[in-house]
Amino acid sequence: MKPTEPVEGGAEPTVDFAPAGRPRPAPAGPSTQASASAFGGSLPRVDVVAGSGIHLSEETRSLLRVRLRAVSLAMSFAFGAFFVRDLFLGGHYHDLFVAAFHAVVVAAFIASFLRLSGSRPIALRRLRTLELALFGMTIAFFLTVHYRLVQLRVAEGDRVMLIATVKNSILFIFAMIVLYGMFIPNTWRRAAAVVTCMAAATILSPVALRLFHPEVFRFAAPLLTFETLTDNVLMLLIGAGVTTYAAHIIYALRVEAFEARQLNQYRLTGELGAGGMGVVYLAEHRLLKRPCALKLIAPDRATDPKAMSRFEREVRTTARLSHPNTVEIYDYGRTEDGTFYYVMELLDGMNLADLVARHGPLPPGRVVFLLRQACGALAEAHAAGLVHRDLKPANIFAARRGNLHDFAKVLDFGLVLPPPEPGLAEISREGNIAGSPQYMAPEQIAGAVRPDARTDLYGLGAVAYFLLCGRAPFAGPTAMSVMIAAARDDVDPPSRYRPDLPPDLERVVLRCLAKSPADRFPDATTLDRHLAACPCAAEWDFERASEWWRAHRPGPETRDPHPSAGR
Ligand SMILES: Nc1ncnc2c1ncn2[C@@H]1O[C@H](COP(=O)(O)OP(=O)(O)OP(=O)(O)O)[C@@H](O)[C@H]1O
Repeated sequence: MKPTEPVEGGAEPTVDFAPAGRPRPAPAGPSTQASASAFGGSLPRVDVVAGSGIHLSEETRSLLRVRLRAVSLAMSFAFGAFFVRDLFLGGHYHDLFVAAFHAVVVAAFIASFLRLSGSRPIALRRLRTLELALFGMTIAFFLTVHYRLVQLRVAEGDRVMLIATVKNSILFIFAMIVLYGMFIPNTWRRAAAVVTCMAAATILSPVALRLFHPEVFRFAAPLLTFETLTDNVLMLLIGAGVTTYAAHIIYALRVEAFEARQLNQYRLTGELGAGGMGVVYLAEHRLLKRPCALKLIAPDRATDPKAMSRFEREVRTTARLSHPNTVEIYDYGRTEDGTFYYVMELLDGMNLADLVARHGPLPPGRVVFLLRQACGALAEAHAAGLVHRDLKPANIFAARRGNLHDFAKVLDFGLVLPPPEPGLAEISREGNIAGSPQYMAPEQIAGAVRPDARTDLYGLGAVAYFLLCGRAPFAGPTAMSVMIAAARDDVDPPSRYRPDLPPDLERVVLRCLAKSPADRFPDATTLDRHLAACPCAAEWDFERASEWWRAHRPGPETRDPHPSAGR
């Protein structure tokens, strides 16, 4: 069946009307499109949740700073000790240039230590530059000393000391390569690039010698046998290789520890979609290996600690709901930086917004079938004193459960931020209104009374309207105009957009959409009874649903479980 009007308002996220002048922060999370193995696609790996607080690069920045500080301190002492020895106790200084270079190296390490000990923040890029400068300078110094000493040994005609000098230099460079790999947090690629440069500079130094000092090269030539050359080259290359591998292991462990700290025992493996409150990820419990959906509340939605603790309470209450048509909450918690998340069962299927967006308005019997199941979920929640407050097509899933299709699952129970306060209803202290305007009951919009079970029945009526007509009951160019229309205007009868709509079902829908809660059904069970009494209720069941899904389920290669996600 095709929509008689363009489909609109289906996947409207919960909106946050910030007061004028206060820009609405961008939703958290990477913008990658959803995909999930449960739906047949290949998964992007989500290493770190953007927007969930400290990012890995942020952690790398502080770690690098600490490590560079430690390296600077250690090197200040090491180079300082050699400097004092050579200057005052009779060491290797044979020319002023090396002495001056040595002094510069010591001074640079001391300056670097002092700068890194300060409290001023330093960007990661600057730290990386400093890292390369310090290690580059050290290697350059070693090579300079090596070069001068080789010249000296040649002048003295001392081949034994020449061999010792070369071995000494190689040992120093080898130590620098290992020090770099162990101390500097790096990906293996970056570690490989830097240590290869260090090794290559040393390996290629005989070439430079041959080009610029052929007489020195001639003197050393008898020593440059295949064996001595391969000894030195292999030693440096093996050092570089082992260091790269060690850097890789250290990095992998760091990432794992970071992820574990971020989301405790959950590993994020893909993104399912983003809504007004945050991002829903495909996740896996590290030990149980059970796939699940993890919703991370956007930090900008969770700044009020009072609202958050009430929200947490509601998640706890929701977790106790056991109706099969309510999405099961497995767990909840906070990331290391305090960002709230909860974990729920992973649903296979499509939310109703996507279903209509993709396949057009639904047959009346199917609408009744889905709504009746939602009524069951609502009845249990209402009896427990929970009001959903944000019923909309995107929050009801037509899921597959075992071999049952069109198994309705109600999502996000009572999880609207901020929750109601007497006299404030859905309007927060900062002047924000939380909710989805096209599905908000007039009393929610007015904020005059505390939403109750009948508020949810209005929401369910608005969802029914959307499922039947492919459009929400009230439309408008802005969210505010939609809310004004919902509070003030009479709704167009759905039969205007859906002429074949059975009148009894239309009456039920319009009664749900009554402006005054008193004119609606008193509770979800009564609504369910009225829906069951519609003759079209007999036109859809699980068997029909299975046939429909078999015919309409896209192939794995084209499957996109949430076409509205990321819209
Ligand atoms: N348990 C789940 N299993 C599979 N997909 C889910 C699950 N929960 C949510 N999704 C999907 O993730 C996407 C984002 O969900 P979310 O609830 O954040 O969006 P929303 O309902 O549009 O926004 P809001 O936060 O405003 O209610 C949607 O496409 C939704 O269908």
